[in-house]
Amino acid sequence: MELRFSSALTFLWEAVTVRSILVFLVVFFLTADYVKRRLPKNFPPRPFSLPFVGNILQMNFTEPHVEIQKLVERHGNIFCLQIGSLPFVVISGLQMIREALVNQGEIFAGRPVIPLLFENFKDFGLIQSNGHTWKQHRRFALSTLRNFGLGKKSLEGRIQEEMRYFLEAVEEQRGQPFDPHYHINKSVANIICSITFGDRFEYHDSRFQELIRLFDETLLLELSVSSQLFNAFPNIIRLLPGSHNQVFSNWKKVKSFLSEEIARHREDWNPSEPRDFIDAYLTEMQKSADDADSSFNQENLLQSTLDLFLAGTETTSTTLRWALLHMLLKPDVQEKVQAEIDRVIGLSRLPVMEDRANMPYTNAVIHEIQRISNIVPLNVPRATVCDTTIAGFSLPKGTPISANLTSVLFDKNEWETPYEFNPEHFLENGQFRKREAFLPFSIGKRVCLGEQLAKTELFLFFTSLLQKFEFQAPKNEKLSLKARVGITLSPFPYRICAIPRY
Ligand code: HEM
Repeated sequence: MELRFSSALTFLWEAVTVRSILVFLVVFFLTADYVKRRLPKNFPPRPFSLPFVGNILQMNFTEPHVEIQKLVERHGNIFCLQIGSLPFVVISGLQMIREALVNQGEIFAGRPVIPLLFENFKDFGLIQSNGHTWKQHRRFALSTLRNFGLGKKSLEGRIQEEMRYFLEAVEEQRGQPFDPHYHINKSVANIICSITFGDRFEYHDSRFQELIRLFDETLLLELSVSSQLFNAFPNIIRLLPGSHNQVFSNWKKVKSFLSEEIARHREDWNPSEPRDFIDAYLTEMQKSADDADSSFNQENLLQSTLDLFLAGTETTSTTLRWALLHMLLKPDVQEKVQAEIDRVIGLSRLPVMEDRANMPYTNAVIHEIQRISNIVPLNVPRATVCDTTIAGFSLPKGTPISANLTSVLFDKNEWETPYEFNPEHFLENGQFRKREAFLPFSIGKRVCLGEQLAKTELFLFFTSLLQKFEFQAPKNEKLSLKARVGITLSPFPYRICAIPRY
């Protein structure tokens, strides 16, 4: 009897102990999480968020920008979203975004550490770098792109050269249905190849095809649930299987491809005759070899080259895919663009940039495609580089910021029909009209570095395609304007028929 009593006591003690330890651990972790996620004084308000995960579960991963618009309606133009341990401040509306990115341009010019990006790219290069490295590299890249009489070809010449190959490839489809995705990707990527490597690749080159595939796959995987969880809990998710691991191995392969190209350049580099971006960079490295402050080095060269691909291929190519989709859905708009092309350019020569000034309708259509496609809906994340205040709220140095471009591109106070494709948004008395709320390239110190290049590409590709072909949807195929969420908002795969016009 005594024995039974004592073993019951032991059992009870053990049970209580295990339970107390568990209770202690839960209380400990909840308190630690509460302390970690406690917002600084006078910080923008945060909607109700759960312990550990914050607002992640409230975000709809298939359409985060739509979910954020709903939050803007409820919480106003500035609030905070807890993504795991990162408190992101979301700013919306033209005025607030201008106040932050332009009026306080220097202060909002930082980039935060996003674990998935940091794991792959550290803070090298153009997109993820900060401070001195970013300033040096941005200045260098802008002037190198601007003076692009590098080698013997001008930038426009490089794009026109690519256009000829691209139009040929489209013609080879002989009016039969095809998915334009890879054709567009390859020719847009080839323009970056021409700028960075000095030459284009043949479309059937297997190394080139693999490079394009890697970019395409990785940019979609970067917004997968597993990658987002990695951003929220890097130390735990790193140990688990999931598509974030594929992201790491893909970027490794891309870097090794670029390293080989850089090594090849070093072999026959002639500083007095730079052929491309890599040559110009090698010259810059040599010039600043004795400058202890210089950030021109091998890591930054590799990453800047990768960044030009990363930022310059997917964006333009996605916009062009949206452009063709809208033309299939709006044959009347396509016809009006073609009438303007026939009147201003004719059929006997390729379009040139000078034509744009005489083509207000086509220019308006391209702007409207960019507005409604909203391909970078929440901008590339920014961070404050020192303590500041905005709209009466205090933001400490290093606060991650998301400028909600969607809120401006679809603002009903700025656009007559925000959710309708309407080129009239950019026209006044038949002339092209600039709009302040047209922000697909963002604004401020970190505004898209390739804006001019992108605008040149979009105009030349779009007009050359519509000059030569009439685009029709294949019979009985349904087209959808629903967006696929990756690093950009892109259309779901669709097919087109390109019927030669002459
Ligand atoms: C339709 C095409 C494009 C769109 C919509 C677009 C949009 C953007 C946006 C929204 C940003 C973030 C700006 C910010 O942080 O506020 C950005 C940054 C950037 N873009 Fe583009 N972009 C396009 C094409 C290009 C092209 C062709 C290049 C190639 C040179 C390029 C290079 C860059 C770079 C290097 C950055 C980072 C700039 C920095 O951090 O200082 N982009 N772009």
